[in-house]
Amino acid sequence: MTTRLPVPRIALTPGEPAGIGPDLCIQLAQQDLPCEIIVIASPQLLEERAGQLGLPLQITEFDSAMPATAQTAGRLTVLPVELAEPVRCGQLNAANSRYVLKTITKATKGCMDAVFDAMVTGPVHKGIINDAGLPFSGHTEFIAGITGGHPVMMLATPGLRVALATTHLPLSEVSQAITHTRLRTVIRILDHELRSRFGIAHPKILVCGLNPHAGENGHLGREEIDIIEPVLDTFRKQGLNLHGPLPADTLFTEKYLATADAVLAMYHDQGLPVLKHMGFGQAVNITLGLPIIRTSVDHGTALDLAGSGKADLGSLQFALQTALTMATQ
Ligand SMILES: NC(=O)C1=CN([C@@H]2O[C@H](COP(=O)(O)OP(=O)(O)OC[C@H]3O[C@@H](n4cnc5c(N)ncnc54)[C@H](O)[C@@H]3O)[C@@H](O)[C@H]2O)C=CC1
Ligand SMILES: NCC(=O)COP(=O)(O)O
Repeated sequence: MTTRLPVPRIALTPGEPAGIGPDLCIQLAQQDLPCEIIVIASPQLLEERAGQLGLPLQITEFDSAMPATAQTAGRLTVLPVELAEPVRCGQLNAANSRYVLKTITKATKGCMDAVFDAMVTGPVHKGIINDAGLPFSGHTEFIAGITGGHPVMMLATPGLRVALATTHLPLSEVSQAITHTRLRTVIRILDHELRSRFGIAHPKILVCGLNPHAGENGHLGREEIDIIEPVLDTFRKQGLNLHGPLPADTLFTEKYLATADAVLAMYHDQGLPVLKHMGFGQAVNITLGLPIIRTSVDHGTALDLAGSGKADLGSLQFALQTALTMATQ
């Protein structure tokens, strides 16, 4: 006799209601999937957007007492959250910012309470949330504020994983933020999760310097000598397979990347442009260091495409697949 495994239940937040997040959820709902998707959003918003896109959508309200059933094409299970004001495609409205944070909070708490096996997030507009007077720098930090843990942002596309030592910081604050403590924490989490979540027995991690040419022996900055090198040395003595600090411009070449399992970049725009150049639309953003599974798309709100039917589903599909793999391994 065979026992059927339970169907994974994945929470999906569409993010900014005026962006392409709702479109992507509706496009995703046109497929049969091997998991249950619970979209946490306004049902009215989803119905209106489905109408604009000319796609069929039958909504059922989420009931956590019911067993999870696999997603079937044209249907969507929704955990309702009410918008403050009606949405116009492409037009940001700070009145709906609390709604956005509420959807992410519900997904996060649902994962903490084991109602959901993982959460996948659509893109939010950080600026409009701040315009509403709400402190927010990104899902990564916001979710960790609820769950605890030190979040480590890692984006992955076939052939490249890039993790970040710092996340959403003005460039002028990055140097100050590269401390022994932070680097130790980030490297420990990255190494541990490459092993535990991605099945890599002895991950080889390439670590970028902060400065041009990794500081050119101290002539172009001292963070490599004073901070990065000592932290790497300590971990190497413990057996971690760390290389660097390497100049970021040479590290991101085939010779170095061919045998690497991940790159640790010091800041957002040191690592992510390379990854997006290589795999935009086929990449996933994974938050390591949390007690829950959270993945996300590699793109932003694309306000210019909301309601047009031109949004590419690739990254959301990859984010969902990654969350499923992580939840079922
Ligand atoms: N996961 C998240 O919540 C993320 C949110 N953002 C936010 O998005 C907002 C806008 O950021 P931008 O830099 O303009 O980046 P963006 O990714 O929204 O747009 C950049 C370009 O890519 C296109 N594009 C994006 N996603 C697409 C898709 N799925 N299919 C086809 N074309 C697509 C857009 O039309 C635009 O031309 C910002 O407020 C930023 O904070 C940015 C990245 C990730
Ligand atoms: N560039 C990635 C990004 O900004 C996504 O951030 P988050 O909202 O996932 O923290």
